[in-house]
Amino acid sequence: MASNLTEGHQEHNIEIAGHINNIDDQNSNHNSDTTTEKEELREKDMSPIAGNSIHRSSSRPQLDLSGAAIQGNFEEKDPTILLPNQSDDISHLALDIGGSLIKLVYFSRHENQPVNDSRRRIIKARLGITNVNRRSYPILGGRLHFVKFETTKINECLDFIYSKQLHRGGMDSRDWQSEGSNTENTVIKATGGGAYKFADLFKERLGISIEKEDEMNCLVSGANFLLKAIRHEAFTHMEGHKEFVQIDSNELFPYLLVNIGSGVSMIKVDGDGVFQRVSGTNVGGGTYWGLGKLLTKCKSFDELLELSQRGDNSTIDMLVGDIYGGMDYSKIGLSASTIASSFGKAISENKDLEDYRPEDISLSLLRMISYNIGQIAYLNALRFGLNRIFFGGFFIRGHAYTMDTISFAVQFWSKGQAQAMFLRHEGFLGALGAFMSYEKHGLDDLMVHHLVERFPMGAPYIGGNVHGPPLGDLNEKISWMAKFVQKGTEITAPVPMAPPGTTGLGGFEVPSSRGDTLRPDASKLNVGVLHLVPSLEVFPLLADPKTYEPNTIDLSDHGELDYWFTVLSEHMPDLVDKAVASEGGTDDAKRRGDAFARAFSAHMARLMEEPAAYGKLGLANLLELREECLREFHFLDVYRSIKQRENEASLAVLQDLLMELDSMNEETRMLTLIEGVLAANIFDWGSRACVDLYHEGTIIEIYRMSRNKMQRPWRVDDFDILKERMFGSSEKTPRPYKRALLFVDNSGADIVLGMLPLARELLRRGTEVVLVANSLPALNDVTAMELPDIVAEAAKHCDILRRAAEAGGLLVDAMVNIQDDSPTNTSLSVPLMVVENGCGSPCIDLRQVSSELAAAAKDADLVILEGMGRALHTNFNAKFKCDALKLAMVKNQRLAEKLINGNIYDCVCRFEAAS
Ligand SMILES: CC(C)(COP(=O)(O)O)[C@@H](O)C(=O)NCCC(=O)O
Ligand SMILES: [Mn+2]
Repeated sequence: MASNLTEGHQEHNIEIAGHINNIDDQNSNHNSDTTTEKEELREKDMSPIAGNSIHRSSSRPQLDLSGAAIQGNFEEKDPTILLPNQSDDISHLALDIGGSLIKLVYFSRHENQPVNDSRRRIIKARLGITNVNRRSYPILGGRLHFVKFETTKINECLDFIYSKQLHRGGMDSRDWQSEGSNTENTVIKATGGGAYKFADLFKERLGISIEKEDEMNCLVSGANFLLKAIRHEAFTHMEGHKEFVQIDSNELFPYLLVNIGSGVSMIKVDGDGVFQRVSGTNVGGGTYWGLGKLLTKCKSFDELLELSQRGDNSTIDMLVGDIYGGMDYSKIGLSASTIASSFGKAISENKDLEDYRPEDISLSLLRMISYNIGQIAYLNALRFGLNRIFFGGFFIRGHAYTMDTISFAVQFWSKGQAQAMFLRHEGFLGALGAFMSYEKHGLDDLMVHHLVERFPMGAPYIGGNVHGPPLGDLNEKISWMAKFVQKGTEITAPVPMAPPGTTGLGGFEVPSSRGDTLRPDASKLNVGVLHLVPSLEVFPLLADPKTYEPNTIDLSDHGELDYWFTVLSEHMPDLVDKAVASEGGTDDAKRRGDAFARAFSAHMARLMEEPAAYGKLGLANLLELREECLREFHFLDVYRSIKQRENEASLAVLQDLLMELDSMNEETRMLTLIEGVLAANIFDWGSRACVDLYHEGTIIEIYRMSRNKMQRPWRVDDFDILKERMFGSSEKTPRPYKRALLFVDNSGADIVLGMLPLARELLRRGTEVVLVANSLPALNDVTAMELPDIVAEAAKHCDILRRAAEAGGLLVDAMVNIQDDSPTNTSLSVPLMVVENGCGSPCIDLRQVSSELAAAAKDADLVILEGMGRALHTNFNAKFKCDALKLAMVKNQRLAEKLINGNIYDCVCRFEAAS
């Protein structure tokens, strides 16, 4: 690491650095045991890579291992294996071709190349992580995309398939990359009537065969997959209020699936592949659209739906009040506003069709059909003793009013015993089911924690109108964003849907959300792109993963939402400046910066309108969305130079700090270390208040100021409990922790002067230390990739760190720079390791962590979470199977008030014994 510091090297005399009394042996040794380690690795990796080609049936997408060869270094634990005969994409396209819409689900492989990262290799060997789990999946990671087209525009669908070459990556095409290659043997799974009707067209235009899959089968397997694998899939919708329902996959069956397409099917589902179509009705989406078209002259389903938004059905429907002179018929529980007879008023009035407003007709129709479906569904649930009814199909289209009406019917007739639930991927059940019918791509084994949903701009749409930028191409995406701003049009966020407007009394009043809040295209999807990451796991030390909720701040509270949206909006100009500067300030970077700002603002506007649009919304999701948005526009590490500068400045004063610490007795040292962590957590480029502070002093000045403010008691102060656990009491001699997981936060002083000295103390006390850092950059958080270099640099000043880092295999690469080569017995030291957490956000969701972290957690008996993101915004209320220490400085006034009844810059030191 360079030593030409900007600020730190002039500032060595930090307050706590007094006399020089370095207890660390400065003589280092990097003669580590790497030879044995490599031998071990080689031995473990001797498992044969299946030699010859394996049979591929037309419906069995499998890896073609013929000609497989190890690429690169044979000594690596997980060398890249080249599969010359494997087409890049495995199973990847399925269709549901319905009467009105074509739904398409396709899979794309991750384009990311495996990173040749020695830290990863070493940690895997050390923690005994094999790739057995991952290799059992033909799909090693990729993305599921959801796209729809109007059936009348089937040619656009075919063009789309062609433009993305989806027809060539099919099951039997081995050489799809070569232009004009043969697609004759390619078989694509499809369901819905159109699979029969358009089979010839697919053959003619794309040269591919359609393999028809049973529609009911597909609906059921699609629904089962969604309900088991997607966390925020099912929700209730009552009086405009949407609430996600956590479905325990072990208690999923039986349920009633009501699929509302052109017609309606009602299916009793008892298990995977175990179902019965118990009922249906011919009065469905097609009826609404068909009658609506005749009666209103509307040109599209969405237009008709939009009309209903401004309608008043009481002009056309006969209400109970019309019959009872404005009164309720309370004896049988009917309010005056209840519909007695849909369209009933038209009989008694001497009016023609033209005399009725199309808006009112549309609403009346919508209510008639939705209510009828809800009622029949309930009667069938009653017939089979089912409490849960899931409604799917594209008729619903996330339309608040439709859902409210259905919910009301179910609620009303069941007297609250049965519950209507809706699905975010409502329209894709069949297509997903067809996709699942490709045996065996491992998808059906995926669990909730293997799937991460992302919402890139424009991703879910292509067909019909242009709703968003074309998928994938950054340049076109940027132009699209610019175009919308020029037109002064509101950008449609990627997964918009109808507004959350309440429908008033049980869905039987006039919709309160009027047309101006409904976007021009109401057929919005509520889905993003599903990333399949089979290596993600649930953090094993969570006391109760089922009840764990990462977010402390729930943004379904509108007051909170408003506040955090304002905060994040205020951050935007500075963030964009930094992002552009991080990419050299070029014109291209400026364009990308603008596009990022627009995209993130569009997401925020979308979420402001419908907070639950992307699933349950917490602050952590919003902060992650911002990072994802930056990555979408190729800003990979905005704070890179700031992080480097602060690391260098902090490393320059580390030695003084360590000497000062070493001069203290154990108990004072522990207190000073915790103070140090809290004080150094002030270096947070995500906090508005802190960034303002940085204009007022150098890193070291701020650090000093922060340290000076560390008077106890802190706002949350469990230090005495921690001290007792560490040092014991007169009755109890403590046993040192075996392994501590330190979830580290920011670069610079935070890691170097805060967490590393704490880690060193634990190591000194015989505890193995695992530093858990982000997999991807987020704000100024330190990443797992960056940490080994920082540790190596720190190890130059400290023998404890050096020996531990060597024992943990951390210095293998970095040791090259270390001058001192006197022998050290690494076996005497407990190891210091670095693992990645699987996240790229300032917060951490412990339901989805890296396999490295999960493996490291197995022997851990202490978890330390540091920083606002990891310990306050998320996990503040998390309970662990082992002891936990949550350390953070609160750098936001509102959060301080809300969470700890305190003030900005107050500190939290929360110790919780294993639960
Ligand atoms: C983004 C953060 C969670 C990062 O905090 P950290 O985890 O680094 O302590 C935090 O800076 C934050 O909540 N910022 C937004 C609020 C504000 O600007 O006050
Ligand atoms: Mn941080």
